[in-house]
Amino acid sequence: MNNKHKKNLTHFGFQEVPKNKKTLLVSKIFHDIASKYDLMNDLMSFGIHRMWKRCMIHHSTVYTGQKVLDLAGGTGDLSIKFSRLVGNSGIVVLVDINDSMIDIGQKKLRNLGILNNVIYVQADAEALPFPDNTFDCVAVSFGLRNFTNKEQALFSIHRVLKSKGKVLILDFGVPIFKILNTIYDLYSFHVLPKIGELIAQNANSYRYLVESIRMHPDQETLKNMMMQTGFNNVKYFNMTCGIAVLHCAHKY
Ligand SMILES: C[S@@+](CC[C@H](N)C(=O)[O-])C[C@H]1O[C@@H](n2cnc3c(N)ncnc32)[C@H](O)[C@@H]1O
Repeated sequence: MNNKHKKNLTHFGFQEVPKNKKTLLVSKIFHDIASKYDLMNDLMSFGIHRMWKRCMIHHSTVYTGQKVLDLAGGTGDLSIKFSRLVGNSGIVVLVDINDSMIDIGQKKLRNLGILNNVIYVQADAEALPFPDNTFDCVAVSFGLRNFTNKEQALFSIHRVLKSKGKVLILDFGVPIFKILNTIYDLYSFHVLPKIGELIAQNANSYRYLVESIRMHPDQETLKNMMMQTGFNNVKYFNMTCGIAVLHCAHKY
């Protein structure tokens, strides 16, 4: 395969696909699993994703009156929590590329009585439709690994953050103990697709999710990518022995 052709490819799980097809393929995955997404999250992580998200919210230090972007916000778990923190004088913008995920999120928030301070925008993280310096905080939970061009998305986040604003990225990492890696691999490649088949009648989508975790940059690589984008004070916190990682940084 020549270099020019290789340059136009990116990974979609363990497959290589043309860069201009990945966003559509990812979108299809989330259309297919949207209705079971919340249930599957609880089952697959034994509910631990809730603790990881709580920890992310704690690190955000978001307060009343602020503007927050919940990027790749999906079914709105973070938006629920941010809406309570920013209150009626603040605003949360949930952005996702996938309308099925947004619909489910919007219904969930409405059922909780959250009507006034969350807005929903269907857009691509790599080309955010907001002016420069708009948000006090941008949070991305379990979204970054699905983006086609992560560097582009990081630049886009940097652009829309206000000066002194904070970015938080929660995603899967590389477990810090080798033995844990082996157990985690067995669980991910053999058990998760079976749960996906049983509950969501969709083993392939869950196979993609597992593969995309393995293709995601490790803790240090993502930290370097964020520094290269121009973020300052980049730190990360391993959670559950590095199965999940929270990266935090500022724009100065
Ligand atoms: C694993 S879900 C995470 C949802 C939510 N943030 C959470 O933590 O539960 C990933 C989300 O990223 C969205 N997504 C994927 N690629 C995107 C892109 N390029 N721009 C915006 N959202 C994207 C998907 O539609 C999906 O809703």
